[in-house]
Amino acid sequence: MTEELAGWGTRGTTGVSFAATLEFDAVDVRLGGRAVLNQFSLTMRPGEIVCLLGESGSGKSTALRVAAGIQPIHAGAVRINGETVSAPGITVPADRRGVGLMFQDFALFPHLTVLQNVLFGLRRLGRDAALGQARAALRRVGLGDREADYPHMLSGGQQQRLALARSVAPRPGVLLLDEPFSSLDARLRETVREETLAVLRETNVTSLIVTHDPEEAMVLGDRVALLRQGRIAQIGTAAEIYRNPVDLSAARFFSPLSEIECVVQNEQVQTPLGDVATPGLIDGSHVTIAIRPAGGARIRQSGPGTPGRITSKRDAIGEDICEVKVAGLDIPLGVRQPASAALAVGHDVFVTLNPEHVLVFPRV
Ligand SMILES: Nc1ncnc2c1ncn2[C@@H]1O[C@H](COP(=O)(O)OP(=O)(O)OP(=O)(O)O)[C@@H](O)[C@H]1O
Repeated sequence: MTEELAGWGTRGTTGVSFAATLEFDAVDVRLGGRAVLNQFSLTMRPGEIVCLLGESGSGKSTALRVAAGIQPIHAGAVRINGETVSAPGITVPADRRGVGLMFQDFALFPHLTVLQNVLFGLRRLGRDAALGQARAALRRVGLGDREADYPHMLSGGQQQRLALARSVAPRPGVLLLDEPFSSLDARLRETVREETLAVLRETNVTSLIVTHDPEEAMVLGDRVALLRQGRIAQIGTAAEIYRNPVDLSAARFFSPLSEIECVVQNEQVQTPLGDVATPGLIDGSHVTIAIRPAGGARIRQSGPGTPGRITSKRDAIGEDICEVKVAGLDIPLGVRQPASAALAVGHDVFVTLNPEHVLVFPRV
């Protein structure tokens, strides 16, 4: 079956007919004597977008380089559409895997025009087909009238869009994106992110995106994979891993937390902010209660609630970011809620917890 999508041309024109499956099967990579990927496993469905999230050094870029065929592996296998492309001693080169790459610095060729940059990836097509496909891709990203310009004549956002057009024009089965928005300023990043997501959806390419920004991962990914020391600590939809982080350090990755150490009694703990249920935990267990600034607690001018005092307040477009001193808490509680002119530093307030956004972790 062939398909025409919004002027992108027919799939299969560079040898890859459909969005591919990408599978890492217990992959080990050792570099400089240490395990950078350690039994790393991940299976992506055709057309799925997965964001790899993790601390610096957790192995995100290495996983991408493995998928690209740039980094050999020491154990396990990588399969694309069921075909082994990496195994110990075997590394099918990048240009024979049907994968596209997009890097944070965009890696545009400065001496080639906008059009020539896109044509570069379409060398295997006939001249007319390549031109048609390159121009369709440029039109799709809003650069149809810039084809004769050189990359340095484009803004940062336009360069990103050119890099995107170049990487999707050959219709790869898998697209690998390494921090694709990190060189853009915050204002531009959100718009470009939305545009990129629309293009990825339209082309239905299986996309693995590396980022260290949790919000970005949650906005973009069908699933988010949290990488820790070379293996996946948790994978799920954004909602799943935000609501049920596997442990305290996974929870800390998604937002700052106010943490209270407690001991369970009668399936609950007593905190200075009120009781919190701890179903299933036995009496005497030590737990950490973690309260997220956004949604975990609410402050109001009047009761009910635990009395506290606002010790700092910052305005973030439409939101107040407050710190509230509460008797019995060593560190002020962080609260982020819709802006209210009625709340100011020094005001006495009342704090209530929202159990849905309060997390309970057994201490290990
Ligand atoms: N060629 C190499 N030789 C030795 N160690 C390496 C080599 N390449 C990477 N590493 C190490 O492997 C670990 C993982 O690197 P990788 O670039 O995959 O991490 P990352 O999660 O992408 O980090 P960042 O977010 O900082 O880019 C790091 O500790 C890094 O120092």
